[in-house]
Amino acid sequence: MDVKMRMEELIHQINQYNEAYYQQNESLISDQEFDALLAELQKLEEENPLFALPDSPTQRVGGTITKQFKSVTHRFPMLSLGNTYNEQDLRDFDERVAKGLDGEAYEYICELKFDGVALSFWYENGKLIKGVTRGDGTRGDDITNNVKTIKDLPIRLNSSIFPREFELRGEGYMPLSSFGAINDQKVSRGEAPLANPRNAASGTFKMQDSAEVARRNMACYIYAMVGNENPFQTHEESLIALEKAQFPISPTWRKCQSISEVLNYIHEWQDKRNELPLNTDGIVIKINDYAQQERLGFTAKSPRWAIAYKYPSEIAETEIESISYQVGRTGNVTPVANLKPVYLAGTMIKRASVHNANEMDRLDLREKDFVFIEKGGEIIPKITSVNVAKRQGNSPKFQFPEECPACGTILVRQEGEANHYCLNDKHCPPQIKGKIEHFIQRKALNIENLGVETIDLLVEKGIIHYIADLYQLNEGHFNGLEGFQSKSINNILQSIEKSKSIPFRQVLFGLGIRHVGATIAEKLVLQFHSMEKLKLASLEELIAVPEIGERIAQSLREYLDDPDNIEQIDRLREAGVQLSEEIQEIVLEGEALVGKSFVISGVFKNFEREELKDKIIANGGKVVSSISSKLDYLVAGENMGPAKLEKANLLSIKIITEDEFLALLH
Ligand SMILES: NC(=O)c1ccc[n+]([C@@H]2O[C@H](COP(=O)([O-])OP(=O)(O)OC[C@H]3O[C@@H](n4cnc5c(N)ncnc54)[C@H](O)[C@@H]3O)[C@@H](O)[C@H]2O)c1
Ligand SMILES: [Zn+2]
Repeated sequence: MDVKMRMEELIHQINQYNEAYYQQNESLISDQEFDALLAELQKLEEENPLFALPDSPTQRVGGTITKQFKSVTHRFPMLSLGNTYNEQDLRDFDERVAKGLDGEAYEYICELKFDGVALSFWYENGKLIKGVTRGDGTRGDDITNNVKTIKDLPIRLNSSIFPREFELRGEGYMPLSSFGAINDQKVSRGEAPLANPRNAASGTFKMQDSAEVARRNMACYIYAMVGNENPFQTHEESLIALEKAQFPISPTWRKCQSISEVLNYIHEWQDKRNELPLNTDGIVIKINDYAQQERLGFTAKSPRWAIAYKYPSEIAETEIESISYQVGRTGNVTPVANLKPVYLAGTMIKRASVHNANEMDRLDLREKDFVFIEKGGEIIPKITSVNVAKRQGNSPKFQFPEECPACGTILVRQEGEANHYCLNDKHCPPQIKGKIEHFIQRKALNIENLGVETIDLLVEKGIIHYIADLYQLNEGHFNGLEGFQSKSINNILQSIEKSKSIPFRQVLFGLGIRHVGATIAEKLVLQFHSMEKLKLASLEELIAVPEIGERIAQSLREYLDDPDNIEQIDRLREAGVQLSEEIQEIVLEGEALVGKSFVISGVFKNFEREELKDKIIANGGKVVSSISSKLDYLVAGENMGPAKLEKANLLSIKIITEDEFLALLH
């Protein structure tokens, strides 16, 4: 795959995970997998700065503000932390620090990395006046009322050493005891349990009802003080003073004189951290001296004077009860192990994915085996190995079925493929449903208001079968179906109508042709522009398209040579769905701005902000959202924010007017 495409794909994936994580409080993959994707993107951007997008997830904090709360602009941005899972990176970090400080002596403070949500606490005249979430790092949600339910957090200070105005940063969390109690209650009421304490904390702090937040016994640990008149010289001094003033400071921190002392700390806490009253996912290493912190500075997203080390994911052992086989949209059959429930990293696990027959063979899974499972995603973990020592005698091996568990068709495994497939794609119920679900998703035809249950129902009743059937739906089809008011029917029909203007590339992706993902669909449209031309493309012509290999080309040809598929495509055309589109690759207007980065602020005479952005990109430049020492230019319009101006001046960034910007182009 070409680098640019891989970068786009990564950005797309990461954005989706971020959205689920920060907006829905849901983890679709493990943090470790997520961090690996982000690290890959970061590396590619460093190697290919021309392709690096201004709003890349490597350049900004992942969260957002919500509409439910008043938003507050942070006086000091709330950043993220660089992280790593390996010790060598810590040694490299240490070397960078040593270099950055020109051989001056330095100390570290190690703390545990508490797994909750970042909060900012504003104090004025000895009183807590605000509690704010991190949000997008620049602005957060004002959740003062919820923050005030934290019992350990002093609302009034009786100490005179703190300045009139200051801010504390800390982690709000749900103690494991509250998490357990809430879940016991939920389960006994037949409700779904909360997935894990982190996501629960993030959801709870954003509740509208503070009384409910109070019932959940939330807690916090303070881990930093910020402000213009910080009376302390070091982080250590601030921790000691805050503790004296009754702030909740975890007693687990330690001062370390060298990176090897840091590594000792990491090893010591590896297991011991499981005895703490909250989840932790690693440790944070910070330079102790504030003046040195300042000299090391920040990147767009995180401080250069701190780094997080994250412990690799946790493992649990349990017994297999059975294996179920699930049929996917393309007919692929996936084995899923049903497990004796076990607690793993704060979640009760009942099922684990085994991926495919190869994986079953590799694990040599036998009935009643004890297996080790690891958190892949928060949703479904994976089996990593079998505890062979516990195997009894010669228990029978699990056999991959020969027939489709849904429709009974003999399964096929093509050469070079790991998966078994049910080829009865037109009549196997899970495939029919899966194809329609794929077609309506946001990245495809974006048909809102039509949920999975509705599709299941419509398919089961024989009302729809092919995707094109959606465009024949009318109110009458819902007659006699339970739970549909005319308003909801109307909404469904309207979003189906709206999908007729979705561009062809999304339609092509929505058809669900095997191996044709969103990016490949776009490449195809770029080359062929319409379904008519695509239909005429030979295998060789398809393979000639960048990124399209033999496997994809063959799968396309197979799909397009099937008269049934062509009939459905014709029906889509008749319904008015887009089957052609003119798109062109971005062509640079000029190269005057190559390698230069810009922040845009304020209002402009000649441009809308978006136009200015486009202009910069069209001339090879990069637009970033926040000011760092690496920034080349701040383009200042009317009414630009004073905070930005101040920061740019502080970092001696070149500030240019709109006219000066235009002059750069020539
Ligand atoms: N699984 C997913 O789908 C998914 C999606 C998005 C993000 N994530 C995870 O979220 C994290 C990214 O979020 P992030 O930007 O908040 O970075 P981060 O959580 O790795 O690090 C920054 C945060 O650490 C917290 N922290 C805890 N203890 C601290 C201490 N002692 N000192 C200072 N800070 C401390 C603070 O809240 C701070 O905001 C990554 O670890 C990533 O794995 C996962
Ligand atoms: Zn089948």
